[in-house]
Amino acid sequence: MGERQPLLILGAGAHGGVVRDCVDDRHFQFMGYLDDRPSDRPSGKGEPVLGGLDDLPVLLRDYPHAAAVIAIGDNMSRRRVAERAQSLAPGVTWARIVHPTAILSVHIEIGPGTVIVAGSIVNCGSSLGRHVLINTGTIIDHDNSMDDFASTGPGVSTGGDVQIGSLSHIGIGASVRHGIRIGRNCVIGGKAYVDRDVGDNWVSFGIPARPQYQRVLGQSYL
Ligand SMILES: CC(=O)SCCNC(=O)CCNC(=O)[C@H](O)C(C)(C)COP(=O)(O)OP(=O)(O)OC[C@H]1O[C@@H](n2cnc3c(N)ncnc32)[C@H](O)[C@@H]1OP(=O)(O)O
Repeated sequence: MGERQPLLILGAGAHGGVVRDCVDDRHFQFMGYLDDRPSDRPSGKGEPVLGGLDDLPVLLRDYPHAAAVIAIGDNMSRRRVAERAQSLAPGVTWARIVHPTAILSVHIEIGPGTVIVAGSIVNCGSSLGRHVLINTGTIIDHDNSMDDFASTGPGVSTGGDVQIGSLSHIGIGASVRHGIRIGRNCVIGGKAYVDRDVGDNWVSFGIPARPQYQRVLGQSYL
């Protein structure tokens, strides 16, 4: 076994515990969480919260080979933390975290900071941007692209050649027909079936999914 890379998880809430479960301890040496809010911590894990985000530069100075990953489900919040971390520690290395049960084609691209949770499948020719979140049991079929900070809820499935814009969330259990384009900053509601393209900033749901209202950047959806 090669040397394990020290790893910090930014975000110690419930999703922090999920991301911790995805970490393959053969490749990473989990150091602990960073979180600015002491109450927002995973229960019963017995693993340390080392401090807040402001402590990142000192930790990276002491452990120069360490990588970090952000465990925040909300897309815009994840982007804000990424930007803050980047300004505090410009050289930060973002880890790609893939649960050992995920099935990934070798012909895909995964951006830094992206997390793929247990039981997910990503098929050939697909490309996941930076800090994308693929939640439990998602199927991303062939030749998809998901831009930076996009996410899926559990149990999402997409057909081939689907494009999902940055910061967009595909809600729990939704399906997206092959060939569909979903714009930036969209939310597809739980259980929707998307059979038409969706423009930027739309919340869309139903079977078939139809645009319901426009959302502003950062509007909550979880
Ligand atoms: C591990 C994890 O937990 S990851 C997170 C998983 N969770 C998700 O993915 C959830 C994503 N969010 C959703 O699906 C939300 O329902 C949204 C964002 C689409 C809509 O949220 P809101 O705008 O707050 O809608 P709100 O809950 O007020 O509902 C408004 C109406 O739309 C209906 N509605 C909301 N979502 C849906 C949906 N997905 N399908 C059908 N109808 C819906 C509601 O029933 C309600 O109808 P009513 O007025 O007749 O009572």
